[in-house]
Amino acid sequence: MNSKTYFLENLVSGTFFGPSQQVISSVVYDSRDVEENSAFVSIIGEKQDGHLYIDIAVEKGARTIVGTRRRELENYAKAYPTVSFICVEDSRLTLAELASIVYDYPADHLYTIGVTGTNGKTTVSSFTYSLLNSLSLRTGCIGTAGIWDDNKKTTFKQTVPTTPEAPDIHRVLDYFRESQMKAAVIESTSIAIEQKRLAGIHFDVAVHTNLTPEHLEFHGTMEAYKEAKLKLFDQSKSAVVNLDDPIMSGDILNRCKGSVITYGLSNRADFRADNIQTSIDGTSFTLYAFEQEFHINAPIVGDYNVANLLAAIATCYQVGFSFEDILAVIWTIKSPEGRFEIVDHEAPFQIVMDYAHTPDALSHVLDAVRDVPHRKLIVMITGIGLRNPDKRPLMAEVADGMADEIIVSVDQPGHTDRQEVVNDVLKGFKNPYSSHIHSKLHREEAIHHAFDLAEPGDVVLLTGIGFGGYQIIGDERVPYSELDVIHDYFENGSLCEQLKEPC
Ligand SMILES: CC(=O)N[C@H]1[C@@H](OP(=O)(O)OP(=O)(O)OC[C@H]2O[C@@H](n3ccc(=O)[nH]c3=O)[C@H](O)[C@@H]2O)O[C@H](CO)[C@@H](O)[C@@H]1O[C@H](C)C(=O)N[C@@H](C)C(=O)N[C@H](CCC(=O)O)C(=O)O
Ligand SMILES: Nc1ncnc2c1ncn2[C@@H]1O[C@H](COP(=O)(O)OP(=O)(O)OP(=O)(O)O)[C@@H](O)[C@H]1O
Repeated sequence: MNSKTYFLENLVSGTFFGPSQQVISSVVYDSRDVEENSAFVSIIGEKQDGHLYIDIAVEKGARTIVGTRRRELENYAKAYPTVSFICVEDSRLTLAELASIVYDYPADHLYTIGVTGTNGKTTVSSFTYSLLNSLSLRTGCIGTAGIWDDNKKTTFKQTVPTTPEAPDIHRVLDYFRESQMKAAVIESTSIAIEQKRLAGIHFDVAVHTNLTPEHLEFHGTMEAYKEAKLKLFDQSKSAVVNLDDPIMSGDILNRCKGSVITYGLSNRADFRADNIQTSIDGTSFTLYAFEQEFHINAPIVGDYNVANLLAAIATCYQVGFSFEDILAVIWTIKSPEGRFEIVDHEAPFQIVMDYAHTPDALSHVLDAVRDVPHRKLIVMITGIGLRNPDKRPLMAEVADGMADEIIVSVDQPGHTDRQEVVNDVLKGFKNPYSSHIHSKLHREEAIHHAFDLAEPGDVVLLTGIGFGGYQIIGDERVPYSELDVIHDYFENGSLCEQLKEPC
């Protein structure tokens, strides 16, 4: 981004104090990122109030300050007469508007695809990203699996788990545009939509996967959660909608003004899958698309991934590609790391890793893994320490009776006591004291315990947040690698052997 002088009143609406024009070099929401001539937007967060960092921002060189506390901003303007202060109604909205302007509207130069839904966003984004690139439309991707340009994961820092804050999104989109890319797939979470991180982006296609309870600690009710996701469709020219989702599909169909393609197993869907035959090596199915019939073989496992693939195919069709062209590149789709990932290891049993961390996701992956031929099925499930404790017992309810051995553990403990998390999960089992239910407070121990229980011919399914590169412990992001834990077992033996403790 180049520094430019702006007449502030032309940029955003609000009440202005101090000089009417300023040079702006970047737009930031964190005082620690301020550089000479940054515009600093003060946000009142969960823990802190950004207005408290205005002095620091000015000392570090910010010359434009945005906030919502009028009296404070007016007083600051008197103290810093060369700095401009803008009082706005909604700091987050202004953050997005400013970022888009200062980066010179990069989204308008790209074909933009927003993917939302409780489960499957990363997978649908990844499938769409691989298909579009294989179709020679140079495409980038932003989401939980990282920030990818058309051929590699970039080094852009991910400060938020899935959908970055607005300035970070526009910085990436600017890079995509500068690198001559033509499209961007953006995972669009309900929290991001509610926090207006995506405000001002007029999507070409908005894609919906499904809606089940999640993030209720943030949204309060399912209705509010759904409403947040629906807003994505208000800012999109066209839509791809899962007709099998009873909660949200009808609302999208009523609300979306542009072209809508429906998909799913339902007879009424424009893109429908039937005769699904799934195995550990891949899946075949019949695709019915607008009265035409195609036979598909794809490197995916599970019916839910067929739905994800239909969403990606329909999205490419909305972008303008023909069936023939799309279907010719189906074999190139890539699943994101840790989504039904089969570990390539010389273990006498099969190891599958899966990111299921919601009850609905867990239920789908359990259905899929049970179709894999096995002697015993051993499953690790987790409760998440951060946020919504209500979800913890639901993970056990879903897993109950679905596996021969179940190991309960903890993901992202944050400040929550690990034993409390495990106890909450255990409450969801009909009989938590059953001998086939085990608990381990640390993910590493749980994985090793699952392997200790496994014998030749068994399948071990490791679910939860094993990917992303870190676990949040206290306030720290502690580096974590699922594959390292697995390799450690086979190289050095079980943790209890290593620590010389009873298993
Ligand atoms: C719950 C939530 O929305 N958290 C976001 C929020 O943090 P917060 O409210 O705790 O911020 P805060 O610490 O109170 O600080 C308030 C403001 O003061 C600023 N500050 C703070 C300290 C300082 O020294 N200087 C300074 O300027 C902060 O940058 C912030 O702008 O504002 C921060 C930036 O302004 C975000 O980075 C942060 O996202 C955190 C990282 C997060 O984990 N968010 C999760 C809940 C999230 O957004 N998840 C969704 C969904 C995931 C999924 O479904 O897959 C996602 O899109 O990733
Ligand atoms: N269409 C789907 N319906 C239900 N469950 C799904 C679906 N797709 C994937 N899952 C399950 O959800 C898990 C997470 O998938 P994915 O990462 O694609 O979802 P997500 O919505 O992006 O979640 P996150 O943002 O947390 O990564 C998968 O590992 C799988 O267990």
